[in-house]
Parts: sequence; C-alpha cells; structure tokens
Amino acid sequence: MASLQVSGVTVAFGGNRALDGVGLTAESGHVTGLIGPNGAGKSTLFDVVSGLRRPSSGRVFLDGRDVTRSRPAGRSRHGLARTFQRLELFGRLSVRDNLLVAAELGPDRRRAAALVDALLTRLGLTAIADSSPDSLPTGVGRLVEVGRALAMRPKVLLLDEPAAGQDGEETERFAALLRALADEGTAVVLVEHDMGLVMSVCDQVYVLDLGKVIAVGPPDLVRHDETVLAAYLGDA
Ligand SMILES: Nc1ncnc2c1ncn2[C@@H]1O[C@H](COP(=O)(O)OP(=O)(O)OP(=O)(O)O)[C@@H](O)[C@H]1O
Repeated sequence: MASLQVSGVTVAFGGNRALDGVGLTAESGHVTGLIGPNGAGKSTLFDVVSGLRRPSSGRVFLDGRDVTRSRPAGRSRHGLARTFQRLELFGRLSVRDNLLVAAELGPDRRRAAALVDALLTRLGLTAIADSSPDSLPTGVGRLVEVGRALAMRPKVLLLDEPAAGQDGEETERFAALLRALADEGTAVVLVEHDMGLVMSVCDQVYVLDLGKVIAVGPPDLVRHDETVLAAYLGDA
C-alpha cells in the first residue's frame, strides 16, 4: 500500500487553477521527486497534503486512510511531516529545542532527548545545537528544519527545496541522508530545483506544469521527455 496517495486534487485561486486534477503516489522506501517550473503548483500540493489548504476536489490518503478532511495535527499523528520553502523555525528557541518540541509531539516522546541528540549527530548539527536558528546561514537552517521534521519520526516526509543554499559537498551529504532515510522505510517526497540532486537521488519523478502532471517516471526517462523539456524552456 502506498504511504501517500493523492488523487484528483484541484485548487483554484480565483480563476487560476494552481492544481488541476493532480494525482501522486509516494511509496515507503522510495524518494519521489516533484519538480516543475516556478508557479507549477508544487508548494500548493504540499499545502494540500499537509492540510494547510483544502482542495475544491480530490482526496489525500496516508497509509490507505482518507485524511482529506483531517487537520494538520491529525495528519502528523498519522506519520506526516514537512519542511517549508521559507524557513518556519522558532527563532527564540535553540536548534536543539526546535527539534525537541517536535520530538515531544512524536510517537516516542519519552525518548525525545536521546532521539534529538542522535539526530543532531546524524545531521552534523551538534556544534550549533545551542545556537539560535536565526543566526545560521540559510542552508544550515534548512537542515535544522529537516531535523525538526525527522524528530517526529515521520513515515511520510515532504521536503520543500531543502538543498537551497547548500554547497556541492553539503548537497552530496544531503543526498546520502535522503537515500538512507528511504532505506529505513520513509516515503520521502522532494521538491527541489537542484536537478543534479533530483536526478541522482529519486526513484520516481513527477513533473508539474501549470497545475497538471505532465510526466511521471524514473529520472532518466523524465529528463529526456520532450514535454518536460518544453515546459522548462518556456520558463527560461
Ligand atoms: N495564496 C495564494 N493566492 C493566490 N495565488 C496563489 C497563492 N499561492 C499560490 N498561488 C498561485 O498558484 C500557482 C502555484 O503556486 P505554487 O507556489 O504552488 O508553485 P510552485 O511550483 O511551488 O512554485 P515555486 O517553484 O516558484 O515555489 C501560482 O500561479 C501562484 O501564483
């Protein structure tokens, strides 16, 4: 059974259909890419999946359960966590406490402190655990957001441009982390403009353009798809 299934999702802002009958499936153990030119509808789809925006039609299932009408908190109890394109960290809390708040909402709250320490180590954030996220470069801040999402021990992890602001070496380490998370059974959904990262790490890639899925498949197929190339050239 798919960890995340979205079917027929439509969202309109006035006359503009940001999403138009979108379907997407993300499996446990896979990294699923979601790409498309600016304004294609990627963040809006994440908002629908995480319960921040109600679609005018369509359904969202987590582990086979219909959560279309559930609130965001209910969806996180069913194993969903996400990061945001614009950082949404608590600036007054330390990096460690940002993760701790999330871990205490997760399924293993009695082991929250140990879980957070392990995550800080895994993400290479131990040295800055006591810093305020506001003092960090954006790339590191994004990693803290990933850590906060992971502290909830998600089954489905939505990442919105997590590698923006990372240099080449950081992106390589991040790719290895995503593969490891998938190997541990997480369904990872990745919105990312870094095509090198998407193509190297994803099992399956969905391409959105103007609110519609215009291609789905393994990276090698999608990158040579003429409709996809045309959509990106139109964006240039
Ligand atoms: N709150 C809103 N009100 C009105 N229109 C919106 C709103 N949010 C998004 N849109 C529009 O919906 C469409 C999809 O936007 P969305 O942010 O989901 O695209 P995206 O693929 O995430 O883009 P980017 O890669 O630039 O982040 C765009 O046309 C955008 O202008």
